[in-house]
Amino acid sequence: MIRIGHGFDVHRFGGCRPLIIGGVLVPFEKKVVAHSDGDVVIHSIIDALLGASSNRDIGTLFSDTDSRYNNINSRILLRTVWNKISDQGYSIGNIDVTVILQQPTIQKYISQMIYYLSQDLNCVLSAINIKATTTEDLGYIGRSEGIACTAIVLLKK
Ligand SMILES: Nc1ccn([C@@H]2O[C@H](COP(=O)(O)O)[C@@H](O)[C@H]2O)c(=O)n1
Ligand SMILES: C[C@@]1(CO)OP(=O)(O)OP(=O)(O)OC[C@H]1O
Repeated sequence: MIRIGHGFDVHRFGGCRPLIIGGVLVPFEKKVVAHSDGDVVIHSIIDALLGASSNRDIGTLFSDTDSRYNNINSRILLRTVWNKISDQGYSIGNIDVTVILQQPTIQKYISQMIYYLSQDLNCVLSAINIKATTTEDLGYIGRSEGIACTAIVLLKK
């Protein structure tokens, strides 16, 4: 059996969290508003995994009013979710991620992100693809008011 899932996440700039994308600290003058560390790549992947396995969503599992998750490293949330889903008999087919961000350019950090995610999801590097796009200066991303991300996951059982 194969199952597909989709995830989408947005975080505003203007808060106090450093910019962390796919577990990697990306130097940038703007900070992120979030309860956790605000990692849109990991939050999108978590929602895609939960969607593919019919396990609701990230906010249901990890409430943004729960102090246990204040400034938490999202890789911990990802590993928790993956434990649950792999216990249900699933393995990763592939994951495709698009980071939507006007600036900074993140190409040089992507290999490290893929490495971290493959470790957390116990899958081969080639099962994960991460890419980035701007919105050509249009809209809230173009004005650099925040960062967005989409993820699609294929699970196998
Ligand atoms: N934050 C970003 C945005 C884009 N890139 C890379 O630039 C390429 C061109 O982006 P366009 O939005 O102009 O199509 C894109 O394919 C990425 O390789 C990036 O690294 N970081
Ligand atoms: C991760 C959680 C929990 O700390 O908080 P945030 O960092 O605000 O992230 P978001 O993607 O808005 O929603 C999920 C939350 O419940």
